[in-house]
Amino acid sequence: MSALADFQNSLYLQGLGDVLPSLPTDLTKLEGLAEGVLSRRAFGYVAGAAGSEATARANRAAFDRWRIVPRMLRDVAERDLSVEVLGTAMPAPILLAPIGVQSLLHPDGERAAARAAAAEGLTMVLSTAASQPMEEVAEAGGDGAPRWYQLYWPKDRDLAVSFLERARDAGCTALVVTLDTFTLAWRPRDLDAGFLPFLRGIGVANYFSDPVFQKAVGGPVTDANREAALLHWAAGFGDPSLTWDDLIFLRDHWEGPIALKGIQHPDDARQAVDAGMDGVIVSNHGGRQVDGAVASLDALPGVAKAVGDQAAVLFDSGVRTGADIAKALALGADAVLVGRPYAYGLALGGQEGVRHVLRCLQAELELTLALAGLTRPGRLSPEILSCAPTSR
Ligand SMILES: Cc1cc2nc3c(=O)[nH]c(=O)nc-3n(C[C@H](O)[C@H](O)[C@H](O)COP(=O)(O)O)c2cc1C
Ligand SMILES: CCCCCCC(=O)C(=O)O
Repeated sequence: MSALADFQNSLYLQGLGDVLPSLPTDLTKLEGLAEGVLSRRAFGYVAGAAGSEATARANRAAFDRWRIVPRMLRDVAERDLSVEVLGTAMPAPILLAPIGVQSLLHPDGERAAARAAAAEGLTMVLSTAASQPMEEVAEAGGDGAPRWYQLYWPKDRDLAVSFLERARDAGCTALVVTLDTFTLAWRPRDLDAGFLPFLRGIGVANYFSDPVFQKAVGGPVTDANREAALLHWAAGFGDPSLTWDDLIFLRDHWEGPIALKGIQHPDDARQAVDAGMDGVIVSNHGGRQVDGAVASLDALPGVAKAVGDQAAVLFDSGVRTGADIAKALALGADAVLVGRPYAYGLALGGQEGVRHVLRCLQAELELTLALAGLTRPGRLSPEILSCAPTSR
């Protein structure tokens, strides 16, 4: 029996002794519970999305339009979820999406998420906008834990190079470059609450700890230059003038694989491949950037077709269940990134809350595959899906 089936059995066995899981195994319930333990501002920042939040809703609705058509009598006794993506061996095709400002959710912040990811052997993507410096997050995960680095490409090229060198030294083996957030979108929940974590010093740890940033603000950040440092951060966070031609700069300063996050159009995916990128991440940032943007799952098949086998295709935005992961893999993803569910796990239970989320997703994916007649994620294809009628 696999370790994941063991996890399912352990829940039933604990139930015999009236020991029930402290968090629900239906992860869609986490958001409502997290609302109960977070401040209104913190919850609004995490759960919120751009504009009317239509794209955030569309991300979920798109999953519901696809239905799995299980096949029988296919010998699914031996199952294996492992994959290799961008040179990283993964026990399951699931990564922790880069999520900044995690100390909003729990005092242990990113360090707790890193420990949970390491315990499961899953890859965490460390955010530039973390509330703890990347070196501390990497240390919490431990030597040998798989980790990638997500870059918010700042205006100051020297700062970008410094981030990349620090990420390499912290053991990050692949680079994720987020393209869809060179500036914050119109986010009404945060605007109405007058709340931006960064201006309150949450999510700027990688900047404040950086020698290039410190030089620019006249030395280490103290009470005396803190306001100036925050203004400097705000002025240089993103560079809206970047074009495809700038990607060569990243190639020159990062030796490992590079994936572009925020790809939604097949032509952009082709351009990424033509620019020598190793992967694309189909994502609309969990609906947090362009309100009215295409649901991420609806963008996936076109991007996967455009890329073919020339680069890795990863996916995020809206993943909440193992069945969602199976659908994304069937529609062309090599692996998925999970965002808010683990953030809510962190809010509700710290490191163990994140681990609960990761174990549930892996176990549910494995069971979904097996009960659908499949033993490995690589065997998933669109033939396992049917598109549900819209009026139900
Ligand atoms: C609170 C929060 C912070 C985020 N921070 C980052 C970040 O620092 N870098 C990044 O590339 N994406 C960031 N994202 C987007 C996620 O990486 C991911 O694209 C998104 O959460 C996926 O959608 P989901 O939450 O529906 O799973 C953030 C998302 C949330 C909810
Ligand atoms: C100034 C923009 C910072 C955004 C960093 C966090 C993030 O990606 C988010 O969605 O929130």
